[in-house]
Amino acid sequence: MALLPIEQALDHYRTAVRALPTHRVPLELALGAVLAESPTARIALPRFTQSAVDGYALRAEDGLAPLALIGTAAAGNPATVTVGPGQAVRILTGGMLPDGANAVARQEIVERTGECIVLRERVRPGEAIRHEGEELRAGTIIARSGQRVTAGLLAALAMAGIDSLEVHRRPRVAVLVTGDEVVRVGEPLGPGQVYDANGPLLRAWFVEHGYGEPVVAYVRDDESALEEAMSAALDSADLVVTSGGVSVGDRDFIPAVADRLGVRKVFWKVAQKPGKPLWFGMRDGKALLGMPGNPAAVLVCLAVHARAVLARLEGEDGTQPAWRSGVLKTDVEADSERDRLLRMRLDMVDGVATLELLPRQDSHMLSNLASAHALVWLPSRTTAFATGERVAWLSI
Ligand SMILES: Nc1nc2c(c(=O)[nH]1)N[C@H]1C(S)=C(S)[C@@H](COP(=O)(O)OP(=O)(O)OC[C@H]3O[C@@H](n4cnc5c(N)ncnc54)[C@H](O)[C@@H]3O)O[C@H]1N2
Ligand code: MOO
Repeated sequence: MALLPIEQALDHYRTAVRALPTHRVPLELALGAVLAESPTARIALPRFTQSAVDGYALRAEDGLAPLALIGTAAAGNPATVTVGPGQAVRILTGGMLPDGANAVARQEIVERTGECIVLRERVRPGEAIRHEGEELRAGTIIARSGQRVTAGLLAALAMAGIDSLEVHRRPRVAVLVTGDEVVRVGEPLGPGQVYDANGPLLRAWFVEHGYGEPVVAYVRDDESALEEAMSAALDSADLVVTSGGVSVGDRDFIPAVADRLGVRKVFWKVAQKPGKPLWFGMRDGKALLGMPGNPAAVLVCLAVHARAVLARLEGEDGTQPAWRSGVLKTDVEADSERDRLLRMRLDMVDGVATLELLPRQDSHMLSNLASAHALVWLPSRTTAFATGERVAWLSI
């Protein structure tokens, strides 16, 4: 069977996967979710004209003449006086500019004697003042539908008085780890058995990317046990990820069981190394990614494929490019049939992201992840990639 190019797999996610319904949540619960509205500022920012420094509010035209202090304006405690000719008000950063004043002299240029001040240098009208509405008017769109809410955006929305947001529901994720040989770490290993890497990898990846704890189940290489577990997973989750049993071996039951449960196959087998046997299907808006058992294949399928499916489920607009650009530090062998996805070390050299191939790249190996920062995408071709060549990478 012909292998599907990665780009076409990504196209399939765009056409097959629909965004989950939206709901309104309090601002603080929106972190990591994708906006389903374009929120607008409820208030102008700054909301009032204020001082940018600790100093004295005055009339710039008074120049270097002695000024009488007639009050204090601190942040949150406005002065109740009006500044007239020959007068000034002590003002602190963020304090509301009192009526009559048109500039602030920072305290470093002021000589103060009791309740009288003299400026050592003149100030311009408007100096050290933050004007009402200079950043945003009330009603300005702050962020767009389809954007993900980050910590910084959340704070910007709070500043503008937005206390709730319409966002897409976060996807619920279920993980099925298959294989008779798989034993959870800490338990004794029998002959031919291996410690489970994929359960910890999948769980930690979803938690690390803000999806919370997935439901994780372990399934024997038994068709009816798998059918029961997959059916329960499809009932409870929006995205089901399986590991193992998706190749052509006698116990590779994932495609057949998914088919029996009514999951519509969209594709099977991608031109990528590792991760070739990846299986993808949909049932009633729910996505199933059948990932191979080899742990490095799972890592690649998470970084490239699960990420793309999740972005679609969450209604992300795709304007944030996931892939970045860098240059290779060494020559790297190409593969003539499959795109290579390689774990590399990333260093900034003279402002350029420089990518160094790490050893131990096989799909059953993970130990180089202690030094890997980037997953580098090398398209299939017959000639090797040369030092200095520009390539695309994702952070991992
Ligand atoms: N005749 C062919 N054989 C294979 C092909 C092929 O095209 N023709 N493809 C190979 C490729 S590429 C891959 S990748 C694997 C994928 O096989 P499966 O998805 O069926 O995975 P398993 O056979 O169940 O396991 C593969 C490998 O990974 C180990 N494993 C499984 N689960 C875990 C786990 N949770 N933690 C750690 N390690 C795990 C398992 O023991 C196997 O060594 O198929 C090739 N074969
Ligand atoms: O596609 Mo497999 O993950 O190369 O070994």
